Amino acid sequence: MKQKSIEMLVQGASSLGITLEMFHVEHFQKFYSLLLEWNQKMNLTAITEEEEVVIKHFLDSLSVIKSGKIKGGEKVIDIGTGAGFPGIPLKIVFPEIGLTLLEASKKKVNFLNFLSQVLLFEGIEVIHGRAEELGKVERFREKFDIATARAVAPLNILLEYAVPFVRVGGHFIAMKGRDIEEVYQCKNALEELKCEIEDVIEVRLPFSDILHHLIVVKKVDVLPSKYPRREKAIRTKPL
Ligand SMILES: C[S@@+](CC[C@H](N)C(=O)[O-])C[C@H]1O[C@@H](n2cnc3c(N)ncnc32)[C@H](O)[C@@H]1O
Repeated sequence: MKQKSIEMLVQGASSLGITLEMFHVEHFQKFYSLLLEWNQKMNLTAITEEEEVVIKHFLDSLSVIKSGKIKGGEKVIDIGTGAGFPGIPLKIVFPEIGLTLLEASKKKVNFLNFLSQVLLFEGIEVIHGRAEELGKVERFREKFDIATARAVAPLNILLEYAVPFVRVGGHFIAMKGRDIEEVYQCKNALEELKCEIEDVIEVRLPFSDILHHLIVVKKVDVLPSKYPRREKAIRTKPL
């Protein structure tokens, strides 16, 4: 990566309250070069220009820290992680989190496995599967402190995918764009899924005028076993 992009990464992270050391930067550089390399043979990301990747993938992923819920040591699941967003940037900065990357596409899972080996991560597992199925499996059900998701489904559906993974008292952090109308359309889902919106945090991406929101959802009670009910994922466009 060029010096300017590295400076943007370091300064942008600093504006989010994160101090990046040289080894963090090297991890991001390796991530970027593998992303580009694998993107030539499969569709991992439409964003490839260096500074854009820094802002829209790396810094956007790191903005999850604004939720105040990730401090290190938590068990985190990133649902529909794609090429590893927001999970991998968070793992680079907080190596002590236990990270599960859940992804429905086998090709992307292959990339994530390779990436994890190259970056020599410990405490990471890559799972190939669908959230609506794995949320019912004992090994995953209500076992995580935090679930994250970016650009996977509308919030009412996403709640049904994510909340089964979260322990009572834990949080689901949904990364959403400028428009958060969907927050007002998920009252029933919140009630049925035994959770409540604890916070809605506006994030302005560094070096841009892009506004995003973190929807911080707290799980307040054990979920009835019928959830998740859906059997098919509904995809949305990337942010
Ligand atoms: C638009 S991409 C976003 C990827 C990544 N989170 C990001 O922001 O760059 C959505 C990803 O979610 C995955 N996905 C969609 N529905 C899913 C489900 N029900 N369970 C697991 N993965 C799912 C897709 O395969 C795809 O890789």
